[in-house]
Amino acid sequence: MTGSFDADAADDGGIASPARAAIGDAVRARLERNPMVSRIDTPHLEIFGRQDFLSPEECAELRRLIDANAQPSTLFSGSANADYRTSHSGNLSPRDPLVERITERICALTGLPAISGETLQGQRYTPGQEYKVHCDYFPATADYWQRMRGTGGQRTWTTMIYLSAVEAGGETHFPQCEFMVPPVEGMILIWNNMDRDGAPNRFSLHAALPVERGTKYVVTKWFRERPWG
Ligand SMILES: O=C(O)CCC(=O)C(=O)O
Ligand SMILES: [Fe+2]
Repeated sequence: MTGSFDADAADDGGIASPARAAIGDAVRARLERNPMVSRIDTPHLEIFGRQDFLSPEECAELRRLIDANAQPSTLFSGSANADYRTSHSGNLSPRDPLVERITERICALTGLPAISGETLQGQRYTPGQEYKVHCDYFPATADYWQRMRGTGGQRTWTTMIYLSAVEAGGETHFPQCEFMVPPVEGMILIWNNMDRDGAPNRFSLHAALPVERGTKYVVTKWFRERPWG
């Protein structure tokens, strides 16, 4: 650190932040109190799972909504990317009663406020489709960071629900942590993209491995450190 105070650096998405650390503490404590939730045993990432978060009927209804809304996926940077994220995705209307109910349940499970959650996004992967390694947090060096800073700041927790089992492939792979999660219908996966100090955690790097057989459906909801929008 140099002597001069830099307001930009102080509010930088790329460094430790007591506010983001406090969000991590609160969610971790809540999930650890819940007997239905298990923590995946890995030293450098806070990641939890809960089976049967959605019923088979709810998963089927969400798959139907995704099929009705699916467009080729884009990347956050806005680039049309031919091979990086090859799935189809679509935002699900927050006014849909099922989407509303699921959002409430995600917020009740994690304790995260609904106003900080981005729109629930559905994704569908058919054989060969994937989402290559990426981090869900925003790089503070990206040109779009200043815009994100003004619309809720950094992405803290990711919540993702598998809506189908996949016959082969389609695991969510965390290469820095050397483990992967196979899709299980109805299971929610919850991880902290920040470390204990509220700085981006590079161990949260992950990929959706290519589906080999079957169709994979997921919904993802990313939470910001402040109200989104
Ligand atoms: O589909 C997956 O397994 C991962 C999806 C993902 O990484 C994302 O939507 O940010
Ligand atoms: Fe992701």
